[in-house]
Amino acid sequence: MVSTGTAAKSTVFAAAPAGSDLLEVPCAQRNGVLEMMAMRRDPFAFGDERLARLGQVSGLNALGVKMVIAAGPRAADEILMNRDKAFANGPAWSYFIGPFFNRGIMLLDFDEHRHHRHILQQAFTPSALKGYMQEMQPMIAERVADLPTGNVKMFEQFKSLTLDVALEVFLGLELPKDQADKINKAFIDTVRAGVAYVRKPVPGGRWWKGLRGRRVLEEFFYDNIAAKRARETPDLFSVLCHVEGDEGEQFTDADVVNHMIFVLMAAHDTSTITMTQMAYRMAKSPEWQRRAREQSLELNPELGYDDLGKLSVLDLVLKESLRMCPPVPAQPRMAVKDTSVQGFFVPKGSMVTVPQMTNHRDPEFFTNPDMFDPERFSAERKEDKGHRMAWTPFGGGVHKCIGLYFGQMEIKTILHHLLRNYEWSVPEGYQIPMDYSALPVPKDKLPVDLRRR
Ligand code: HEM
Repeated sequence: MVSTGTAAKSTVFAAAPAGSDLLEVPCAQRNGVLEMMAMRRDPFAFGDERLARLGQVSGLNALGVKMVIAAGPRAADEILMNRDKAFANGPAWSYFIGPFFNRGIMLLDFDEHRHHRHILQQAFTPSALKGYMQEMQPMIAERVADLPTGNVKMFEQFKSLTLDVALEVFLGLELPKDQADKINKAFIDTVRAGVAYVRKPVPGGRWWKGLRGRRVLEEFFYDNIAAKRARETPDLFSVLCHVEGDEGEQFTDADVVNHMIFVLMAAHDTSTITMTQMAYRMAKSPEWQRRAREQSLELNPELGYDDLGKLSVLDLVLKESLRMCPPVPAQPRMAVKDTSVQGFFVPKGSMVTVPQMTNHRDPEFFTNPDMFDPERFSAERKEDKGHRMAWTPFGGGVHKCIGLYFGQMEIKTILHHLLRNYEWSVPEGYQIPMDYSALPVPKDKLPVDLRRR
């Protein structure tokens, strides 16, 4: 077997089949649980240290999981494009979020995934997006105009705003505050449960709260489904109740509930995290805030669907923020047969991870990767185009984010209103303290000084 030059500092993940010329994945000698904790504490340092010590493809064994971390866009291409169907989403994502996001589209695979995605796609066509934009525009304008000023925790504001947008645009329901709060809490609990260390329903623990949250959400959607089936309205919930496949087949009630719970989750935190990062970066770099505001002021307060393309400065800031802090920091897959990645043997049953956070800082594609430099996405530099998997905040392959246009539309609309009406700043030298234990969120909720213009 060919071994890697790092053998002295590592063990081997799995022996490659006799007679094959596949490499063996080097594995850290340190206890896998400690490795996993280090990864959550500081994924940047963890990724750098692994790359330096073990190379681009390395393994770890922790909590009964055998995981291969395959860095670099070439490995991402092999895994996400999945040409020989060696990698599955369901068994990998289920490990983290299975009981809470059961049968969400991202957890389906192969033919079944294709079938559901084909139907779901109809809820994200340009004409559907235009409809959602019309629905959300007035409420975003109103909500942004009502923001408090002074010391404001932007993460909290964005989170509650995106939840309200989601409830209106996806559910078409105006919920009383106590019910909206209940749904919000149920979401937070379901999302947080996925990264619980204790993966058993111990009362009061994260896992237990996640299961309770899922029950609250299911009950809520089942209670409303009959009314949605009875009448067509322009929201996602209604669209899912009425869309048909090529043979006229419809989603069952259970499909609708599972997809709604998943899509709401997928839309909510990802957009909140992105806006928080954009607000942070524009507070630290007032010149970018000024340039983005200038473009927003040239447009009408009410942003039209066709105006989105005119916010080119905001677009650069969005792309760079997604590069520096991808809201979904890694994409796990399960090897469903013996396979290989970049010439390394990967046995059936291994979890294989594409670490976007590490890939987005690859100096082969991004100059000074730790520097906030939105111009790297300009037409002249196009650093993201060096490889089709160099910049993948929305993933790649058949599971690529179905809401990427919706998400960008919502984010740009909210920031357009924010830029037109406010200025904001953070104290000199402020660095956002991040918690990477689940999705990357600021521990301090990003307090800024928000002033009306
Ligand atoms: C900036 C915001 C967003 C980011 C960064 C993001 C990121 C991602 C990523 C990385 C994946 C792929 C995961 C994988 O392959 O394992 C994904 C999938 C998905 N996203 Fe997003 N997302 C965002 C917003 C949204 C929004 C707004 C929606 C819904 C309106 C949405 C719905 C979905 C769905 C349904 C999937 C699963 C698709 C499939 O498996 O076929 N996302 N997202």
